[in-house]
Amino acid sequence: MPAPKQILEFVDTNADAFIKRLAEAVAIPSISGEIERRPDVVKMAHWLDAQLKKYGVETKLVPLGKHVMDGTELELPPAVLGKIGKDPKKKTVLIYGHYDVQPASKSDGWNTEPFELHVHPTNGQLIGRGSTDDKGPVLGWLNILQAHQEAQLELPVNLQFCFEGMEESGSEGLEDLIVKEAAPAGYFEGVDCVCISDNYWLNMRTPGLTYGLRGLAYFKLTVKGPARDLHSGSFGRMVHEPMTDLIALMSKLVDSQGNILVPGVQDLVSVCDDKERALYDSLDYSIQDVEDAVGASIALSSDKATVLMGRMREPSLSLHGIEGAFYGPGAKTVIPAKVSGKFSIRLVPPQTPDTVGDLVVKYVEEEFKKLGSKNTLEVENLHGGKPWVADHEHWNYEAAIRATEAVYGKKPDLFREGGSIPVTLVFAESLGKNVVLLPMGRGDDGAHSTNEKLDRSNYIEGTKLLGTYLYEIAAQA
Ligand SMILES: C[C@H](N)C(=O)N[C@@H](Cc1c[nH]cn1)C(=O)O
Ligand SMILES: [Zn+2]
Ligand SMILES: [Zn+2]
Repeated sequence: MPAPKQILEFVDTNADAFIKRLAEAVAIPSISGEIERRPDVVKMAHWLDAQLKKYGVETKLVPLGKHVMDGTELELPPAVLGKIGKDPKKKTVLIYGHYDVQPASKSDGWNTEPFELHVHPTNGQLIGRGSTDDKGPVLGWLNILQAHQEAQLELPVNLQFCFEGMEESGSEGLEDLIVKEAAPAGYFEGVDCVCISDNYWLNMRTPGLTYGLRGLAYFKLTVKGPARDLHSGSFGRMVHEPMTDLIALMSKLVDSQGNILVPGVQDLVSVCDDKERALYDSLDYSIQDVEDAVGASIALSSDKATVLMGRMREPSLSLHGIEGAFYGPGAKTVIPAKVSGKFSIRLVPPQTPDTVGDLVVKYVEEEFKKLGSKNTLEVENLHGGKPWVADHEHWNYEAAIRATEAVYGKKPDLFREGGSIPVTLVFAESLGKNVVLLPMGRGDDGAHSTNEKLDRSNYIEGTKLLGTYLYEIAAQA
């Protein structure tokens, strides 16, 4: 059952107003990973709460307690929960999304201000932090609520919402809330299935549906030695240098071909057989797609299936940065006193943050001993989440497939995502219900990167997709 014509027409005629709303949301720099931006994350929670209320959703802001970030104790941003519709004859769909974003500043290389939505004059791209991850998709749900309210149409299903403000920083505090509210008589009682729109198509032309996510284990290695930064002329070759030790350690984690060098990590993963390989071969993807998305000819292999497996069914280790190191312009001759290297490992079943964490800590400590340095090393496991794989033959997926066909006129690619949404598995396990990931944006959107964008057509057709999905759920026997 496709969405009614009035709803689809409302979406088309109100496209500019929906873009204006996205501009409002992007203008709130709700960066969960920066201490000084925490008030903006909370402001974003209130903005979202007010929008939901406007469209008839009963909401509540749930405090999630406190946490410590970079040595500072902070109040966690609240979860925004909501409900609309209580008809026992209708299915109940739980929608999850996040209202926090990754850090961004113009000096990182953005062409425009990251927190001012820029509508590209010729190609219609909506450029700004959070446009695709995840404010655009979250607003897609608001657009559908508004369309029903203004067309005076009842929603085809009962809806529940769970929006969080810490997804980009490990979803702290949310797991406990979900487990509590998924229990009998909890807030999520009656949920039949879950839908998350927080990832991207595989390429730039074929819509997709996602049935798997990688997990994550995030680490920080801190090496310290001298009591203060030193003059390299006065002390070079007289003392053990923290940066030298840290670079030595970080160079032992992964090689230039992407192989993880931490013993035991790869051994946990099953070997791919021919049948599974054929799945990756069948996806609408090419080496050109990955190279277009990253803007350079740097794919690790010329074999499409190998490259896709690297993202979907293999773990990967990425080095993210070094805190405390000299990085500014000029040629400062300093020996930094304390440096912290940050890296993470994307996990696949049956790996967990704990099993991989133990292997990493043991290996890094052993390698540090081998350096014979008198500096000290601290290894921290910052946050993590388990990988998730769903049954994609479930009626929830059938509804999402039919909705995609109705809106885009073609079958979606079914694939596993390389990114992580730590609470997906928590929803699946604690509710015992199927979860579908229904992406709005494209493979070249640049989530987490500079010039993040959402194409206008993906925002508008994606809004129709979310609405149509609800009607397809309602049409399930
Ligand atoms: C796929 C989703 N939109 C996303 O970007 N998830 C993040 C989650 C995360 C965990 N630590 C920091 N961010 C990701 O995959 O990096
Ligand atoms: Zn993200
Ligand atoms: Zn996201």
